[in-house]
Amino acid sequence: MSTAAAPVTPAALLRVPKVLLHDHLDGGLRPATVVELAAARGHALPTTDPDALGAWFRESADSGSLERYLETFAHTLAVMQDEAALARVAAECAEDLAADGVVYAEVRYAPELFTERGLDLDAVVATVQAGFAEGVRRAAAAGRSIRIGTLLCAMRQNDRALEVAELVVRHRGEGVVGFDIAGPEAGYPPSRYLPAFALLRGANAHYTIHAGEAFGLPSIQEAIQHCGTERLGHGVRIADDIEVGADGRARLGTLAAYVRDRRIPLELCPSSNLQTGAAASIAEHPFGLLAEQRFRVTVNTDNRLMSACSMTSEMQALVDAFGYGWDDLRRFTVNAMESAFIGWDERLELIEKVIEPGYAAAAAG
Ligand SMILES: O=c1[nH]cnc2c1ncn2[C@H]1C[C@H](O)[C@@H](CO)O1
Ligand SMILES: [Zn+2]
Repeated sequence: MSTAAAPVTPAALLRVPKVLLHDHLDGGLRPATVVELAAARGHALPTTDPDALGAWFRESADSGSLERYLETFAHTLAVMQDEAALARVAAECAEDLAADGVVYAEVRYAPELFTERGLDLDAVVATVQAGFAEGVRRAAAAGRSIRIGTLLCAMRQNDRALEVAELVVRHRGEGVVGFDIAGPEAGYPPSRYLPAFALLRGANAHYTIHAGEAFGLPSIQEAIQHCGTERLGHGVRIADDIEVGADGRARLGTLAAYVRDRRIPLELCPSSNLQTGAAASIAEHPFGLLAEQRFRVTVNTDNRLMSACSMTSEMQALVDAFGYGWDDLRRFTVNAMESAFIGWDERLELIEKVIEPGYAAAAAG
Protein backbone atom coordinates (compact mmCIF):
# COMPACT_ATOMS: atom_id res chain seq x y z
CA MET A 1 0.00 0.00 0.00
CA SER A 2 1.42 3.38 -0.91
CA THR A 3 1.38 6.22 1.58
CA ALA A 4 0.99 9.91 0.74
CA ALA A 5 4.27 11.80 0.38
CA ALA A 6 5.28 14.04 3.27
CA PRO A 7 4.59 17.76 2.75
CA VAL A 8 7.29 20.02 1.35
CA THR A 9 8.33 22.09 4.37
CA PRO A 10 11.06 24.78 4.41
CA ALA A 11 13.22 22.66 6.74
CA ALA A 12 12.93 19.56 4.53
CA LEU A 13 13.59 21.63 1.42
CA LEU A 14 16.81 22.96 2.94
CA ARG A 15 18.02 19.40 3.66
CA VAL A 16 17.13 17.74 0.37
CA PRO A 17 20.01 17.43 -2.17
CA LYS A 18 19.99 20.16 -4.79
CA VAL A 19 21.88 20.69 -8.04
CA LEU A 20 22.71 24.16 -9.35
CA LEU A 21 23.92 24.73 -12.92
CA HIS A 22 23.72 28.53 -13.21
CA ASP A 23 25.25 30.66 -10.44
CA HIS A 24 27.63 33.61 -10.92
CA LEU A 25 30.59 33.87 -8.53
CA ASP A 26 30.56 37.67 -8.70
CA GLY A 27 26.80 37.70 -8.09
CA GLY A 28 26.88 35.60 -4.93
CA LEU A 29 29.05 37.40 -2.38
CA ARG A 30 27.94 37.74 1.24
CA PRO A 31 27.05 41.42 1.87
CA ALA A 32 29.32 41.43 4.94
CA THR A 33 32.22 40.21 2.81
CA VAL A 34 31.67 42.98 0.26
CA VAL A 35 31.79 45.49 3.14
CA GLU A 36 35.01 44.05 4.61
CA LEU A 37 36.81 43.71 1.29
CA ALA A 38 35.78 47.23 0.22
CA ALA A 39 36.96 48.77 3.50
CA ALA A 40 40.37 47.12 3.20
CA ARG A 41 40.75 48.17 -0.43
CA GLY A 42 39.40 51.72 -0.20
CA HIS A 43 36.41 51.08 -2.44
CA ALA A 44 33.39 53.31 -1.73
CA LEU A 45 30.05 51.50 -1.37
CA PRO A 46 26.49 52.91 -1.33
CA THR A 47 26.34 51.88 2.38
CA THR A 48 28.64 49.99 4.75
CA ASP A 49 25.90 48.31 6.77
CA PRO A 50 25.74 44.68 5.53
CA ASP A 51 21.95 44.39 5.82
CA ALA A 52 21.40 47.73 4.11
CA LEU A 53 23.92 46.78 1.42
CA GLY A 54 22.14 43.49 0.76
CA ALA A 55 18.88 45.43 0.36
CA TRP A 56 20.63 47.96 -1.91
CA PHE A 57 21.82 45.21 -4.26
CA ARG A 58 18.39 43.61 -4.41
CA GLU A 59 16.56 46.89 -4.98
CA SER A 60 19.05 48.23 -7.53
CA ALA A 61 18.97 44.97 -9.47
CA ASP A 62 15.15 45.21 -9.46
CA SER A 63 15.41 47.48 -12.47
CA GLY A 64 13.33 45.81 -15.17
CA SER A 65 16.32 45.79 -17.54
CA LEU A 66 19.27 43.42 -17.89
CA GLU A 67 21.65 46.31 -18.62
CA ARG A 68 20.77 48.12 -15.38
CA TYR A 69 20.77 44.87 -13.43
CA LEU A 70 24.34 44.29 -14.62
CA GLU A 71 25.46 47.74 -13.38
CA THR A 72 25.28 46.49 -9.77
CA PHE A 73 28.22 44.15 -10.48
CA ALA A 74 30.56 47.17 -10.49
CA HIS A 75 30.73 46.91 -6.68
CA THR A 76 31.42 43.19 -6.47
CA LEU A 77 33.97 43.27 -9.29
CA ALA A 78 35.77 46.23 -7.67
CA VAL A 79 36.56 44.22 -4.53
CA MET A 80 37.64 41.00 -6.32
CA GLN A 81 40.81 42.19 -8.05
CA ASP A 82 43.43 40.41 -5.92
CA GLU A 83 44.18 36.80 -5.01
CA ALA A 84 43.17 37.03 -1.35
CA ALA A 85 39.75 38.47 -2.20
CA LEU A 86 39.10 36.01 -5.05
CA ALA A 87 40.06 33.00 -2.94
CA ARG A 88 37.90 34.17 -0.04
CA VAL A 89 34.85 34.78 -2.24
CA ALA A 90 35.23 31.36 -3.88
CA ALA A 91 35.65 29.57 -0.53
CA GLU A 92 32.59 31.30 0.94
CA CYS A 93 30.60 30.49 -2.20
CA ALA A 94 31.30 26.76 -1.73
CA GLU A 95 30.44 26.96 1.98
CA ASP A 96 27.19 28.87 1.35
CA LEU A 97 26.03 26.51 -1.38
CA ALA A 98 26.81 23.47 0.78
CA ALA A 99 24.88 25.02 3.69
CA ASP A 100 21.95 25.46 1.27
CA GLY A 101 21.94 21.70 0.60
CA VAL A 102 23.55 21.95 -2.84
CA VAL A 103 25.50 18.75 -3.60
CA TYR A 104 26.72 19.71 -7.07
CA ALA A 105 27.12 23.24 -8.43
CA GLU A 106 28.49 24.76 -11.59
CA VAL A 107 29.68 28.23 -10.66
CA ARG A 108 30.63 30.67 -13.42
CA TYR A 109 32.57 33.90 -13.69
CA ALA A 110 34.46 35.90 -16.32
CA PRO A 111 38.24 35.79 -15.64
CA GLU A 112 38.76 38.85 -17.89
CA LEU A 113 36.92 40.99 -15.30
CA PHE A 114 39.52 40.33 -12.57
CA THR A 115 42.67 41.59 -14.25
CA GLU A 116 42.42 45.31 -13.33
CA ARG A 117 45.18 45.06 -10.72
CA GLY A 118 47.66 42.92 -12.60
CA LEU A 119 46.42 39.33 -12.27
CA ASP A 120 46.57 37.38 -15.52
CA LEU A 121 43.82 35.01 -16.67
CA ASP A 122 45.65 31.84 -15.58
CA ALA A 123 46.35 33.28 -12.12
CA VAL A 124 42.68 34.19 -11.72
CA VAL A 125 41.61 30.64 -12.59
CA ALA A 126 44.19 29.01 -10.28
CA THR A 127 43.20 31.31 -7.40
CA VAL A 128 39.48 30.69 -7.75
CA GLN A 129 40.06 26.92 -7.96
CA ALA A 130 42.13 27.04 -4.75
CA GLY A 131 39.34 29.02 -3.08
CA PHE A 132 36.70 26.48 -4.11
CA ALA A 133 38.90 23.63 -2.84
CA GLU A 134 39.26 25.37 0.54
CA GLY A 135 35.48 25.98 0.76
CA VAL A 136 34.75 22.35 -0.13
CA ARG A 137 37.16 21.25 2.66
CA ARG A 138 35.47 23.56 5.19
CA ALA A 139 32.04 22.31 4.14
CA ALA A 140 33.23 18.70 4.58
CA ALA A 141 34.51 19.57 8.06
CA ALA A 142 31.01 20.89 8.83
CA GLY A 143 29.54 17.56 7.62
CA ARG A 144 28.42 18.65 4.15
CA SER A 145 29.54 17.17 0.88
CA ILE A 146 29.58 19.38 -2.22
CA ARG A 147 31.27 19.16 -5.60
CA ILE A 148 31.89 22.26 -7.69
CA GLY A 149 32.54 22.53 -11.42
CA THR A 150 33.65 25.88 -12.80
CA LEU A 151 32.43 27.54 -16.00
CA LEU A 152 34.49 30.35 -17.48
CA CYS A 153 32.47 33.12 -19.14
CA ALA A 154 33.49 35.44 -21.93
CA MET A 155 31.70 38.80 -21.76
CA ARG A 156 29.70 39.64 -24.88
CA GLN A 157 30.81 43.29 -24.93
CA ASN A 158 34.53 42.39 -24.89
CA ASP A 159 36.41 40.59 -27.60
CA ARG A 160 38.16 37.88 -25.63
CA ALA A 161 35.97 34.84 -26.24
CA LEU A 162 38.68 32.90 -28.07
CA GLU A 163 41.19 33.50 -25.27
CA VAL A 164 38.65 32.37 -22.67
CA ALA A 165 37.81 29.27 -24.70
CA GLU A 166 41.53 28.42 -24.77
CA LEU A 167 41.65 28.98 -21.02
CA VAL A 168 38.83 26.47 -20.51
CA VAL A 169 40.70 23.83 -22.49
CA ARG A 170 43.98 24.61 -20.69
CA HIS A 171 42.42 24.26 -17.21
CA ARG A 172 40.18 21.30 -17.98
CA GLY A 173 40.97 18.62 -15.45
CA GLU A 174 41.56 21.21 -12.73
CA GLY A 175 37.86 21.64 -12.03
CA VAL A 176 37.00 23.84 -15.02
CA VAL A 177 34.20 22.01 -16.82
CA GLY A 178 32.88 24.44 -19.41
CA PHE A 179 32.45 27.78 -21.12
CA ASP A 180 29.67 30.39 -21.28
CA ILE A 181 28.87 33.71 -22.94
CA ALA A 182 27.42 36.33 -20.54
CA GLY A 183 26.68 40.04 -20.44
CA PRO A 184 24.18 42.22 -22.33
CA GLU A 185 22.28 40.13 -24.87
CA ALA A 186 20.66 42.73 -27.15
CA GLY A 187 23.12 43.82 -29.83
CA TYR A 188 25.56 40.96 -29.18
CA PRO A 189 24.28 37.86 -31.00
CA PRO A 190 26.08 34.63 -30.07
CA SER A 191 27.29 34.19 -33.66
CA ARG A 192 29.92 36.89 -32.92
CA TYR A 193 31.81 34.22 -30.97
CA LEU A 194 31.79 31.39 -33.55
CA PRO A 195 35.58 30.90 -33.50
CA ALA A 196 35.44 30.28 -29.73
CA PHE A 197 32.69 27.68 -30.12
CA ALA A 198 34.59 26.00 -32.96
CA LEU A 199 37.70 25.79 -30.79
CA LEU A 200 35.71 24.24 -27.93
CA ARG A 201 34.03 21.68 -30.18
CA GLY A 202 37.39 20.82 -31.67
CA ALA A 203 38.64 20.08 -28.15
CA ASN A 204 35.45 18.18 -27.17
CA ALA A 205 34.80 20.79 -24.47
CA HIS A 206 31.39 21.76 -23.11
CA TYR A 207 29.60 25.09 -23.37
CA THR A 208 26.37 26.87 -22.58
CA ILE A 209 25.20 30.30 -23.76
CA HIS A 210 23.11 32.95 -22.00
CA ALA A 211 20.27 33.23 -24.54
CA GLY A 212 16.56 33.94 -24.48
CA GLU A 213 16.74 36.12 -21.38
CA ALA A 214 16.67 39.77 -22.49
CA PHE A 215 16.16 38.88 -26.15
CA GLY A 216 13.80 36.37 -27.68
CA LEU A 217 13.55 33.49 -30.10
CA PRO A 218 16.15 34.61 -32.68
CA SER A 219 18.79 34.55 -29.93
CA ILE A 220 17.82 31.01 -28.90
CA GLN A 221 17.68 29.83 -32.50
CA GLU A 222 21.16 31.19 -33.16
CA ALA A 223 22.63 29.82 -29.94
CA ILE A 224 21.42 26.32 -30.78
CA GLN A 225 21.51 26.00 -34.54
CA HIS A 226 24.40 28.29 -35.43
CA CYS A 227 26.55 28.08 -32.31
CA GLY A 228 25.80 24.53 -31.17
CA THR A 229 25.14 25.23 -27.51
CA GLU A 230 24.50 22.21 -25.29
CA ARG A 231 22.34 24.10 -22.79
CA LEU A 232 20.51 27.43 -22.66
CA GLY A 233 21.41 29.95 -19.96
CA HIS A 234 17.88 31.05 -19.03
CA GLY A 235 16.20 30.21 -22.36
CA VAL A 236 12.99 31.35 -20.70
CA ARG A 237 11.76 33.13 -23.84
CA ILE A 238 11.31 29.77 -25.57
CA ALA A 239 7.81 30.16 -24.09
CA ASP A 240 7.19 32.78 -26.83
CA ASP A 241 7.09 29.84 -29.24
CA ILE A 242 4.33 28.06 -27.32
CA GLU A 243 0.70 28.99 -27.77
CA VAL A 244 -1.84 27.84 -25.24
CA GLY A 245 -5.27 27.66 -26.87
CA ALA A 246 -8.67 28.33 -25.33
CA ASP A 247 -8.97 24.56 -24.87
CA GLY A 248 -5.88 24.68 -22.62
CA ARG A 249 -3.80 22.70 -25.12
CA ALA A 250 -0.28 23.90 -25.84
CA ARG A 251 0.91 24.14 -29.45
CA LEU A 252 4.66 24.25 -29.91
CA GLY A 253 6.38 26.12 -32.74
CA THR A 254 9.26 24.37 -34.49
CA LEU A 255 11.96 25.89 -32.25
CA ALA A 256 10.17 25.03 -28.99
CA ALA A 257 9.55 21.52 -30.32
CA TYR A 258 13.24 21.17 -31.23
CA VAL A 259 14.36 22.30 -27.77
CA ARG A 260 12.01 19.84 -26.10
CA ASP A 261 12.64 16.96 -28.51
CA ARG A 262 16.42 17.28 -28.22
CA ARG A 263 16.09 17.55 -24.42
CA ILE A 264 18.11 20.80 -24.43
CA PRO A 265 18.47 21.81 -20.76
CA LEU A 266 16.95 25.15 -19.72
CA GLU A 267 18.89 26.86 -16.92
CA LEU A 268 15.85 28.72 -15.56
CA CYS A 269 16.40 31.44 -12.93
CA PRO A 270 12.94 32.65 -11.86
CA SER A 271 13.81 35.42 -9.35
CA SER A 272 16.47 36.92 -11.63
CA ASN A 273 13.92 37.03 -14.47
CA LEU A 274 11.50 39.05 -12.35
CA GLN A 275 14.22 41.64 -11.79
CA THR A 276 15.27 41.96 -15.42
CA GLY A 277 11.67 42.08 -16.64
CA ALA A 278 11.44 38.68 -18.35
CA ALA A 279 8.46 37.73 -16.15
CA ALA A 280 6.04 39.67 -13.93
CA SER A 281 5.72 37.20 -11.05
CA ILE A 282 6.75 33.66 -10.17
CA ALA A 283 3.17 32.49 -10.74
CA GLU A 284 3.28 33.97 -14.27
CA HIS A 285 6.82 32.72 -14.94
CA PRO A 286 6.99 30.27 -17.88
CA PHE A 287 8.65 27.73 -15.55
CA GLY A 288 5.16 26.34 -14.82
CA LEU A 289 4.25 25.90 -18.50
CA LEU A 290 7.67 24.56 -19.48
CA ALA A 291 7.68 22.01 -16.65
CA GLU A 292 4.14 20.93 -17.48
CA GLN A 293 5.10 20.52 -21.15
CA ARG A 294 8.03 18.34 -20.09
CA PHE A 295 10.88 20.53 -21.22
CA ARG A 296 14.17 19.68 -19.49
CA VAL A 297 13.78 22.41 -16.86
CA THR A 298 16.29 23.08 -14.09
CA VAL A 299 16.08 25.45 -11.11
CA ASN A 300 18.86 28.01 -10.63
CA THR A 301 19.80 31.09 -8.61
CA ASP A 302 21.76 33.18 -11.19
CA ASN A 303 22.92 35.83 -8.67
CA ARG A 304 22.22 35.09 -5.02
CA LEU A 305 23.30 38.55 -3.84
CA MET A 306 21.33 40.58 -6.40
CA SER A 307 18.21 38.44 -6.01
CA ALA A 308 18.63 37.78 -2.26
CA CYS A 309 17.87 34.13 -3.03
CA SER A 310 19.19 30.61 -2.53
CA MET A 311 18.39 27.25 -4.13
CA THR A 312 16.08 26.58 -1.19
CA SER A 313 14.22 29.88 -1.61
CA GLU A 314 13.93 29.44 -5.41
CA MET A 315 12.47 25.96 -4.96
CA GLN A 316 10.16 27.23 -2.21
CA ALA A 317 8.89 30.03 -4.48
CA LEU A 318 8.13 27.46 -7.21
CA VAL A 319 6.40 25.17 -4.71
CA ASP A 320 4.26 28.10 -3.51
CA ALA A 321 3.38 29.22 -7.05
CA PHE A 322 2.83 25.86 -8.76
CA GLY A 323 2.16 23.42 -5.91
CA TYR A 324 5.11 21.15 -6.72
CA GLY A 325 5.70 18.07 -4.58
CA TRP A 326 8.78 15.95 -3.95
CA ASP A 327 8.40 14.04 -7.23
CA ASP A 328 8.50 17.28 -9.23
CA LEU A 329 11.50 18.63 -7.29
CA ARG A 330 13.33 15.32 -7.75
CA ARG A 331 12.67 15.50 -11.50
CA PHE A 332 14.08 19.05 -11.74
CA THR A 333 17.13 17.97 -9.72
CA VAL A 334 17.76 14.86 -11.83
CA ASN A 335 17.30 17.00 -14.97
CA ALA A 336 20.05 19.29 -13.69
CA MET A 337 22.40 16.48 -12.69
CA GLU A 338 21.96 14.75 -16.06
CA SER A 339 22.73 18.07 -17.79
CA ALA A 340 25.93 18.82 -15.86
CA PHE A 341 29.26 19.10 -17.66
CA ILE A 342 31.08 16.43 -15.61
CA GLY A 343 31.42 12.81 -16.74
CA TRP A 344 28.28 10.70 -17.09
CA ASP A 345 29.62 8.13 -14.62
CA GLU A 346 30.06 10.88 -12.03
CA ARG A 347 26.59 12.27 -12.71
CA LEU A 348 25.02 8.83 -12.36
CA GLU A 349 26.83 8.21 -9.09
CA LEU A 350 25.43 11.43 -7.60
CA ILE A 351 21.94 10.61 -8.89
CA GLU A 352 21.96 7.05 -7.56
CA LYS A 353 23.85 7.53 -4.29
CA VAL A 354 22.78 11.02 -3.21
CA ILE A 355 19.82 12.50 -5.09
CA GLU A 356 17.42 9.55 -5.36
CA PRO A 357 17.91 8.46 -1.72
CA GLY A 358 17.64 12.10 -0.57
CA TYR A 359 14.28 12.63 -2.25
CA ALA A 360 13.00 9.22 -1.17
CA ALA A 361 13.80 10.17 2.45
CA ALA A 362 12.16 13.60 2.06
CA ALA A 363 9.00 12.06 0.62
CA ALA A 364 8.89 9.49 3.44
CA GLY A 365 9.01 12.38 5.95
O1 LIG B 1 21.59 36.85 -16.07
C1 LIG B 1 22.62 37.31 -16.57
N1 LIG B 1 22.66 37.56 -17.90
C2 LIG B 1 23.77 38.01 -18.52
N2 LIG B 1 24.90 38.27 -17.87
C3 LIG B 1 24.90 38.07 -16.53
C4 LIG B 1 23.80 37.60 -15.84
N3 LIG B 1 24.10 37.53 -14.54
C5 LIG B 1 25.37 37.91 -14.43
N4 LIG B 1 25.85 38.27 -15.63
C6 LIG B 1 27.17 38.79 -15.95
C7 LIG B 1 27.71 39.74 -14.91
C8 LIG B 1 28.94 39.07 -14.39
O2 LIG B 1 29.98 39.99 -14.14
C9 LIG B 1 29.31 38.11 -15.49
C10 LIG B 1 30.18 36.94 -15.11
O3 LIG B 1 29.76 36.29 -13.95
O4 LIG B 1 28.06 37.69 -16.00
ZN1 LIG C 1 23.38 34.31 -15.60
